[in-house]
Amino acid sequence: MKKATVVVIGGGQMGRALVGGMLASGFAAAEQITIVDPSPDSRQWWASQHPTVGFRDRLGGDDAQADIFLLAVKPHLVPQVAAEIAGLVDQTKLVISIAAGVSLQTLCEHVGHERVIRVMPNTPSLVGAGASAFCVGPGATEEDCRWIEQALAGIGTVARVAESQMDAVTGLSGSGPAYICLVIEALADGGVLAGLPRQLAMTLAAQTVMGTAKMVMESGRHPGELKDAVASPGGTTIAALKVLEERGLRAALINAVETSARRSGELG
Ligand SMILES: NC(=O)C1=CN([C@@H]2O[C@H](COP(=O)(O)OP(=O)(O)OC[C@H]3O[C@@H](n4cnc5c(N)ncnc54)[C@H](O)[C@@H]3O)[C@@H](O)[C@H]2O)C=CC1
Ligand SMILES: O=C(O)[C@@H]1CCC=N1
Repeated sequence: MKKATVVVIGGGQMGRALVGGMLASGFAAAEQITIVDPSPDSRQWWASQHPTVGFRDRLGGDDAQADIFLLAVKPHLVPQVAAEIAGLVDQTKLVISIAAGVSLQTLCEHVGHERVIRVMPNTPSLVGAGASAFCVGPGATEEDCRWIEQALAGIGTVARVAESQMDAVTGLSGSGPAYICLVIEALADGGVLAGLPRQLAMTLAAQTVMGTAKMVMESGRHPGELKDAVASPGGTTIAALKVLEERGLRAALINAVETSARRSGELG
């Protein structure tokens, strides 16, 4: 289904990251994609950034020809949008949702069939460095699974998981870019406090986060071991690590992931 046509319903932050990533990776061409979004701001963004991608204010008869419907609206809008799709097409169409917390069962109920897939992507998909997980409904075919796996593999890492793990994925990698941006911003603030110009501080902070993540992934070594390699006896790093332990950074991050995961369950 590599050349499948896709209607993306909701062209906001995540719709932009996913479609932008799929176009940049070459997985999809602009003419395979139509965005449906009632927002004038959204229309303007798509016209300026991806003028060759189709754009409509609302679902219409032409969209019934599409092979795949990808729901990228807020979770509370999923029932309404899924019902609109159900009124337009039959079971030959694959329906994919990226909405946090919305279960496969809820999707099936509103779309009227079981050929559905639930995905939790994240915003770094836009730059080909996403982390996504997906689970599939009982009516999804092997070809559907291959399509979503290839689409997501082109924009980062992808894992197929049990639906019971989707809230945890949301708490970790779905929400995670926000935690890391907060860390980068705070590290840069620390650099400014210590006397660096803002732009240099931001570059050093972001590169340090990216380089460390790359080292963890490519070396296969435990992060604790890599941390130990930075901390010289009696040196600067161990003094700073003591502050982070005293202020509870580990517990704060663990609680953040757990709280986001719980909230994902509530949204459903
Ligand atoms: N932002 C993120 O990092 C992530 C978001 N998600 C999920 O993606 C979904 C979308 O989130 P965002 O992109 O952040 O929200 P957003 O608010 O940026 O985008 C939603 C878009 O839907 C449009 N919209 C509203 N009603 C519509 C309708 N009836 N038909 C078509 N479009 C409509 C809005 O105009 C807006 O452009 C949510 O369900 C969220 O849980 C999942 C993973 C990460
Ligand atoms: O904040 C949210 O609800 C969405 C889901 C994961 C990331 N953003």
